[in-house]
Amino acid sequence: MSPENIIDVSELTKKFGTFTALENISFSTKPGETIGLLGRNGAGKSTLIGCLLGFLLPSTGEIKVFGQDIATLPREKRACTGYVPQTMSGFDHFKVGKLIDFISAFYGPLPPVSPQLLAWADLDPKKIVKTLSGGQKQRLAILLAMRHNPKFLLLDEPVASLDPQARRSFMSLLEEFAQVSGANIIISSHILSDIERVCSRLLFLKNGKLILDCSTQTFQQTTRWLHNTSIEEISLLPLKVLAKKDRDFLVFGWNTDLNLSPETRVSIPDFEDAFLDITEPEETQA
Ligand SMILES: Nc1ncnc2c1ncn2[C@@H]1O[C@H](COP(=O)(O)OP(=O)(O)OP(=O)(O)O)[C@@H](O)[C@H]1O
Repeated sequence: MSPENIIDVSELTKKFGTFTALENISFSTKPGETIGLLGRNGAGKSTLIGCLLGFLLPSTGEIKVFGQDIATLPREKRACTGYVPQTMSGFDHFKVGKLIDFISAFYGPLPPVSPQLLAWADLDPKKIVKTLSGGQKQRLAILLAMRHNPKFLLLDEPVASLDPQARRSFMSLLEEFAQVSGANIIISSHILSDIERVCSRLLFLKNGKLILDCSTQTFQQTTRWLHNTSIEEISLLPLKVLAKKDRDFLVFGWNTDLNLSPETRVSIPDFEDAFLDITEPEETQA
């Protein structure tokens, strides 16, 4: 563990009864990293986010946030975290402005809300929360999570009900927030183009396992389809097999110096197609 890490997850397993939702997960994050948490429905993304927030207790393993065990994190360190849930509920009867003031009060004295964030959220402070549209509620949840300039920001599918303009401007806002504040951001989303554009690092979850953890750039530069090859050839090379279809292998770790047989052809996968192939259930991969 490095003292400047934001989180350190070590051999985390989370079970619900006999069902294993997360299995033996380890990774650390640093300030300024914007991390895309990827996986199909049920892969374990929300469970992992719940564990990182301390809402869910690990069955085994350890989670440290700002260098301290999440279970005993003191109030002032918790206050450096922001969270955007998949759906916001429980504040139906508040006026928007009053709710912003109410939540802000938990953080002690704060500077005024960033004008950029307020302009993006574009919410009428006099409106009652339950009368907001789904997208407006999501903007409010984002504003509440970012209002205090958190050092660690977790977003669970934050753009699902935003219109394309709001989504695009939010992703730009997020990118700028990470660069300016140096916060560590973890964002789960099924909008892969957003993740590829904004995130510097990718975590792929499949059936509760962390199957790949790499920078977006490394993923783009070293993930390739090798066509017309065999597992015998691949196993002699320093490659990780991500998916397989007959004699075609999607591999991670490719570079131009690899000594491939002359029959082997290399092609570059599209990001979304690669995600689909990597997260395909094994039994459907030939
Ligand atoms: N409280 C719970 N009790 C039992 N099983 C649970 C519980 N919470 C989650 N699970 C199961 O754990 C698995 C992972 O769920 P999780 O919500 O983390 O997935 P996800 O990757 O966030 O999916 P999605 O993309 O659909 O939001 C699922 O099979 C889910 O049914």
